[in-house]
Amino acid sequence: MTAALEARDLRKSFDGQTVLDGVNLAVAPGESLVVIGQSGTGKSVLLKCILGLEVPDSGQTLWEGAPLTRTSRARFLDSFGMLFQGAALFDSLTVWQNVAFRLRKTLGEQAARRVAVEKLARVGLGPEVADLFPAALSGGMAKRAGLARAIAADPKIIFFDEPTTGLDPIRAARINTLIRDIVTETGATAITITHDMTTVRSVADRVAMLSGGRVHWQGDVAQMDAATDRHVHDFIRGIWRG
Ligand SMILES: Nc1ncnc2c1ncn2[C@@H]1O[C@H](COP(=O)(O)OP(=O)(O)OP(=O)(O)O)[C@@H](O)[C@H]1O
Repeated sequence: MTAALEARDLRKSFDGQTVLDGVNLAVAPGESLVVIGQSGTGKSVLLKCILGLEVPDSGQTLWEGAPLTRTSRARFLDSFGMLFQGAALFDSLTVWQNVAFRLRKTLGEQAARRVAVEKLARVGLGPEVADLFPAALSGGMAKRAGLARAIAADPKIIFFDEPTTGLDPIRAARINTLIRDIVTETGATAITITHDMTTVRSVADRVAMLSGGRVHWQGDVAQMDAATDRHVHDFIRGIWRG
C-alpha cells in the first residue's frame, strides 16, 4: 500500500551537529503513528522538515507516493491539520474565528461560524465558548479549541505536537481520548510527537523511536512494552542510567 506520508533518508545538521542522520519513516493511510525519543533527538526538526519549515540537507518527503515539490506542498498544506504544542491560538481573534481560520475565506463568515461551532461541540466545548477570546480559556479548553481548529477543514492528515503538555492528568486523558476517537471516526492519518507515555498508549497504532538521528525502533504498543532494546526499555519506564 502506498504510504500517506513517507520520510526518505532525511538528513539535517546545524553548525556541524548532525540531528537527522538518515530518517526513514512511513505512515499508512488512516494510521496513527507516534514518534517518541529523548529531548533533543530531533523530533521537532523531523516534523519541521516534513512540513517544509526547515529544509533538509538531503532526503525527501513523499506524500501519497510522490515527492513533495513546491506546488504539491501547497496542496499538502491545505489538506493537513495541526495541533500545536501551546495550542497557539491567535489572541486577537475569538475562539470561533480561530477554529474557522482557514475556512472564513472559502465559506464566508456565517457558514464558517457554523462549522466552528460544530467542531467545538465535537471537542466538548459549547456554543457559549465561540465568542470568547483565547485569554478567557483555561489551558485544557485552549487545547480543545486548538484541536477543533486542527480538524476544522476535515484534514486527511493531522499532526499533534506534544498534545498534552501543560495539562493535568485528567485533562490530558480527555485530550488523548478525543484524539483517538477523532482519528478513528475521520479516518485521518495522524502523526503525534510526544514524551507522554499515556498519549502513546492511548493514540498509537504504531510507535517509532528516534535515537542517534535515526528511527532506532518501531512497533506497536504491545511490542514496545515487550521490547528488550535498551533504549526503548529505559525510555518507556523512565530509567536513567547516568
Ligand atoms: N534552528 C536550529 N538551529 C540550530 N540548532 C537547532 C535548530 N533547531 C533544532 N536545533 C537542534 O537540534 C536538536 C534537536 O532539536 P529538536 O527540537 O528537534 O529536539 P526534540 O526531540 O523535538 O526535543 P524536545 O523533546 O525537547 O522538544 C537540538 O540539539 C537543537 O538544539
